[in-house]
Amino acid sequence: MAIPVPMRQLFTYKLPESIPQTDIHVGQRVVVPFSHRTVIAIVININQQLPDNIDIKKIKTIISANQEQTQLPSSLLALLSLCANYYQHPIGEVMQTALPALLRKIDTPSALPNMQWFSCNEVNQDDIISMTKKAPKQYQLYKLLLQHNGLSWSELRTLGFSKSQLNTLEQKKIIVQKEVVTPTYKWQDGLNEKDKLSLSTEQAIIVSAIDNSLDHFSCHLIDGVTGSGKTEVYLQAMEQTIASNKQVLVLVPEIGLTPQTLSRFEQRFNVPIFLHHSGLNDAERLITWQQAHLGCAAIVIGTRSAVFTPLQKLGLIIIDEEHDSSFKQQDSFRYHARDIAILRARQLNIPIVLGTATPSFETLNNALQHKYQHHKLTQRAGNSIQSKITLIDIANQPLNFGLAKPVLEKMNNTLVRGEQVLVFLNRRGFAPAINCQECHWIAQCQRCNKPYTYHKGQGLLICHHCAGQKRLPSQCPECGSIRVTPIGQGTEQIEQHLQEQFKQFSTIRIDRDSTRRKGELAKILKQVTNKEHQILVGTQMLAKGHHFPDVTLVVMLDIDGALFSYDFRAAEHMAQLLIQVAGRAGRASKPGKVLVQTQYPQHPLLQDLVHNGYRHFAKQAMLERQYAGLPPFGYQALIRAEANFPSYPEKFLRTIASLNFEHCEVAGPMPAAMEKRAGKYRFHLLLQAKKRSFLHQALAQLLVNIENNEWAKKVRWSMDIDPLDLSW
Ligand SMILES: Nc1ncnc2c1ncn2[C@@H]1O[C@H](COP(=O)(O)OP(=O)(O)OP(=O)(O)O)[C@@H](O)[C@H]1O
Ligand SMILES: [Zn+2]
Repeated sequence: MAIPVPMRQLFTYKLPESIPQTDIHVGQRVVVPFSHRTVIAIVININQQLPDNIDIKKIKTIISANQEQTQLPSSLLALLSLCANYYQHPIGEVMQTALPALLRKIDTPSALPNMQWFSCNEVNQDDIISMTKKAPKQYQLYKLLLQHNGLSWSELRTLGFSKSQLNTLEQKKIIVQKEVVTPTYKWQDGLNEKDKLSLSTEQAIIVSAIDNSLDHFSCHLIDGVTGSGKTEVYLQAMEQTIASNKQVLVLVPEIGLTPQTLSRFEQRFNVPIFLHHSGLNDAERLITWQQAHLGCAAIVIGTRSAVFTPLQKLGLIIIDEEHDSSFKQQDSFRYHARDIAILRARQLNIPIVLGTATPSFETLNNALQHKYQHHKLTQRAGNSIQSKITLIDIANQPLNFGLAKPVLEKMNNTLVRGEQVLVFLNRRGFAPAINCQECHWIAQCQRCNKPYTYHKGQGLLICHHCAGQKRLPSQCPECGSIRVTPIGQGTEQIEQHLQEQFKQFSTIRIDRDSTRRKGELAKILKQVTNKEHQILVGTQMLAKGHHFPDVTLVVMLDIDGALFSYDFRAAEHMAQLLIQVAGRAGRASKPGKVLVQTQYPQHPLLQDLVHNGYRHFAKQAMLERQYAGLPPFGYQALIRAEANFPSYPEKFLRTIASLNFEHCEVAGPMPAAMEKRAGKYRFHLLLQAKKRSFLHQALAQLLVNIENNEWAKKVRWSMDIDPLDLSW
């Protein structure tokens, strides 16, 4: 039995007489007593005989067994066991990750929650004409529903429609709501040939390579510049799989599922599409899980944890923006969804497609070694061309609220031409710190020893590390002065200044703060596409695969921090971000420009990226990694430990560091870059080996030691295999 507790073992239970043995299956959810609680466990093995080392008197009895169709299929169980092994994570917790929240609860709903579906009624011509004239948005919604056998509320919300639009159409009897489960019909009939684009030669070669590999495992990297039409390749590559009634799993970055992307899938495939992302509630996610499990969902589009969705007849996996770090879970079970997806494809003997303009070095290295099929898209699709990047030296010129004069001029010219401008700054809030101008006191979070970020809209100081909050003080608590002022700039401040500077245009901010409400991001993105706003200010949320045809100028502010980071991956991540953000400019027929403000225009990284492009930069940077034996040419595991006293984690890690690992280098213990967070002192120990097997041997040795390590009980420790972010 796998039980959701942090212990790396399985547990044995016996069946009560009330449950016949035929009612219990591998993969089933059962309720069992554990310690003083009752928990949901998953059956991993069924043994007729008790193992020798277990005393029958000590075995507890299963309380009840769930009979609804939520059994984990054996292939998924096998995958999860592999993951537990690879990430050295407690099996019970790994299994939990694969269950939707509602199935982790003891009292699961006896019946599945109902999904609201909407479809069209017969409508008379007058109603349609009046809609096209008076309510274009309602007409859009009507047209969309007309194309489909039924769309769910979660899909419509993700597409940026509102409940009130639906209600209005329902009242007018133009659409109806039903509660049917997924329609069953041949998916082949749902392929829409009409809207297919005719592919470029480069695109066509990739689609046929994928088509030719549908019956076996193969990993395809689509290494295509921004705007080269990767999505069109995914869509056409999916056709055969769907036509043969097999399922497709599409993984996208955290907020990468834009209304535009979804509507392209909707338009092309009139088949059941189910979603899994943070904008959905627990019931909606359970429905997706269930429909995928039953084989009723033709396409599942989801973020990281969707990689664990049970899919009865999975035929193809697609990972969009494969380099995106949101595929890596950064706490508890620290898995990488891309790596697990590859494992899953291999296990099921099906192809997997990774697409990006800026491949991660791990992926690029595999492609260069011919482990993956490396496909390139070197040109932008249609008649669009790559935008030119220009570095703006700001070391010796005055800035107007953070923007150089030539930048403001270019912005103005662009806006006057009726085009849109995107301003990127990767720092939300109004200002990253506030200080006293007289005594130089800085408002710091005591629990993290880091400055508070000032959020003007809320009138609060918020710690971005522990989420701690405080009112903005009216006076300096040290000297009583009232000259307490913000230092530095965040998106909120830039937004305010741009609103003042360009009064005749509308500015909108897109960051985690402005899009907190469900459906808000979809709404804003739709407004941008409809040109209701001309200036977009935002964080990296704006980098992820968006396609705004009228954005012709991209301005990037304050990117210099990453040029001097001690994290060896900082350059890679910075290059990816820069190219992705730059890639939002000039994606349609109008040419685009990218202006990057920097204090260090001569910096070799910037020079290389601007003049030679990402691929050249990556090859150079990978040579350096190879020379130093760093990933992807070496394998790492990071052991983190934290406690209320700094000596505890350090002593704990010291005992680990003193173990004699063979073929494995050990660095540390060292204080984490964020040495204190939420009141806890944090230390790191880094293990590195030339071969993965050496690293895993060392980890096994380490786990045995930890079992009897006194210090282990005094700290919170965790293990991160293939860590992506060493600063955390
Ligand atoms: N063969 C084609 N002919 C004409 N237009 C195309 C073709 N393929 C794609 N396009 C158009 O090019 C635009 C960009 O395509 P898409 O968004 O798929 O690019 P991408 O490679 O995913 O970009 P990014 O990496 O920046 O997300 C879209 O508007 C798409 O409709
Ligand atoms: Zn804090």
